Amino acid sequence: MSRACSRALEPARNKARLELELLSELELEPFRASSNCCEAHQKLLNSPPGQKVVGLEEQAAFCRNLHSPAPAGPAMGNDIQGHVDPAAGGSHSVGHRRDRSGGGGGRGGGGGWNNRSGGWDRGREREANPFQDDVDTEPAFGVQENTGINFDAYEDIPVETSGKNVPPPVNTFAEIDLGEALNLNIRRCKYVKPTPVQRHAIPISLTGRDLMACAQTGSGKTAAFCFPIISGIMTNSQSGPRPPRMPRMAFPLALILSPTRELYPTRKFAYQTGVRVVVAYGGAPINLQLRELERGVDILVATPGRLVDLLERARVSLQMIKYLALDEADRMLDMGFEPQIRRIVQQMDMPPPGLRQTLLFSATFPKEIQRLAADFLSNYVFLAVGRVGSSTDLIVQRVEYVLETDKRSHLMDLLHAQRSNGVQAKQALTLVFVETKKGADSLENWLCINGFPATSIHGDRTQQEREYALRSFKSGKTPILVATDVAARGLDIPHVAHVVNFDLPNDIDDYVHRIGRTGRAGKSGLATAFFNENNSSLARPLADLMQEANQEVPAWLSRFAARSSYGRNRRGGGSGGRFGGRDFRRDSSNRGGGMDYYGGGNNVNGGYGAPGGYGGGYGPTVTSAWD
Ligand SMILES: Nc1ncnc2c1ncn2[C@@H]1O[C@H](COP(=O)(O)OP(=O)(O)OP(=O)(O)O)[C@@H](O)[C@H]1O
Repeated sequence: MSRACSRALEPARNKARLELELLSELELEPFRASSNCCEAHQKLLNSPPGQKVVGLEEQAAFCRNLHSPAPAGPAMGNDIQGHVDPAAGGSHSVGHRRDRSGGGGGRGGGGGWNNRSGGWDRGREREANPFQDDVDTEPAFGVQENTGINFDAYEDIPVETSGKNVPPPVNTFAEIDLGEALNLNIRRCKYVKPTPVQRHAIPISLTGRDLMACAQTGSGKTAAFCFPIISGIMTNSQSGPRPPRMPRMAFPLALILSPTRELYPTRKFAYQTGVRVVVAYGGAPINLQLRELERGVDILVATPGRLVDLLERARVSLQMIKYLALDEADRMLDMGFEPQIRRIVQQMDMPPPGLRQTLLFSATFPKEIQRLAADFLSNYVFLAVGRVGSSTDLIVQRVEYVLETDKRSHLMDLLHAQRSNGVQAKQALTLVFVETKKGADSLENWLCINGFPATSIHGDRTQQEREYALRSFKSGKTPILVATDVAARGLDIPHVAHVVNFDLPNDIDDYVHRIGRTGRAGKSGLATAFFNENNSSLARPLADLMQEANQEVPAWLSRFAARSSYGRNRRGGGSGGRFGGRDFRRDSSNRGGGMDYYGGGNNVNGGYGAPGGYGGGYGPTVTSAWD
């Protein structure tokens, strides 16, 4: 075999090596020993440079599909092969107390709060430690340090609230009584100080107020709605009516709806608080989730499609719901999800606004969606929080004019440059967004063949394949992840240094969420977009967005922007637009109800002066990529 041929095989060997390493990391040794197809990996790896290895790669790929998935995700606590997944938290520890001290007996004695039928045997189950699985964190109870958030910038963060009698923000977690067990988890997470959205949202939520909150990507919104819910359940667990006795029906107290399946942190936050979290999402076996539910549930975290399925099977009742949170709320209420959400929230047995607390969070909140969302809220506070570091300049945004036909070679140039600059070090990860699933597969293969270990994630991948890909990416084994929009929201992967929009999305809000996969928690990041004539409709909102974020707008993009009509991607308000949005109730056209409807605004830090922001022109939009 020629040297060139042998060189050509190198990517395949590299891939096999990576897969083997990952398999062993995931402790799938027993499978490997007994599986012929896994031997393909080994043979491929061991094959001498001149030897023909045709077929082995395919076999190895087959093996990967068969055995790869790490039992890492939620609801996989005790998987069908009997693996116990430390991250899954499918079980609960013995003898929790639901009070604020964190230990001792549970509500309703031996059974779970919502499981009077006795399926949840706390005496036999141990709560898995979700902190063990953290690739990126030090062992629990280590010396506290922040995770890179620029605390000095906190004072400058522009914050705006509106609504009646808005509770004041706090500066520290110590100022809020969240309960000992939850405080311990906050320390385990190494959160030293609340982020700006947490400073404002947590005290508002703790007073029981409904909240519509808009804060930038990576700014800590998940904890902002999870902490008050967990704390509320810990505090009030003994009071209130008991759920009816209905065998096999779960009665959660809190429902967190999210469009993405990456829903891990809630379990971490609830660890050893006695609050039981069950995660249910499409793409994973429903039977496991049903079993989990039968053991009892306080907080149900679900994707809408899977929840509708559970409701239709009469395995979940929403009649005890005290807290409803919508993560990525704008996405949840857009045309793809809205009917499902309305069905869940308005047409089942969930208590109406006023009798439950509703918390809506997103990084983008177009006015049309705010208007829809108002149906779900009662006397709510609107909160808009700017980016940690006072502007989006934590993410350096670059737009390059690249013809369709040149995209691959351009990407290759970028990656080579990154590599020679040392950016492709173990933990500097690159996320490449493409438009189609086929495009994702093909780019992944092309990158691998060209010596850049890559993996991919898109809507045709099973949940297990997605988890495998994410683990491989997160661990740095394949430091390039090619993804469709399924990875645009909610994914919290530290060390994503570079987001490349190989194909730009059609909607500017999707762009915002995509680039928000870097520059998280106060870290800096780089976002590069490949722009050409096909993206003309995005020129104007993109140029506006970059300007808002103090980014350099190339002259050619400004020219495109000037040419393009102000269409559906327009960010309303013209000048002075900003991240974080603006309460639609403050627009004069919405003041029909006078000051009863609009409770007045409060520009906390004076950072927002001009009108504008997200708003006008939220176009027809995407359906769920997940369910
Ligand atoms: N108080 C805090 N101190 C330090 N790190 C924090 C704090 N709160 C959250 N983080 C970390 O910041 C990162 C981003 O948080 P999170 O995923 O909640 O952001 P988000 O606002 O929901 O982003 P997105 O809109 O993209 O989903 C996470 O890694 C989280 O652990």
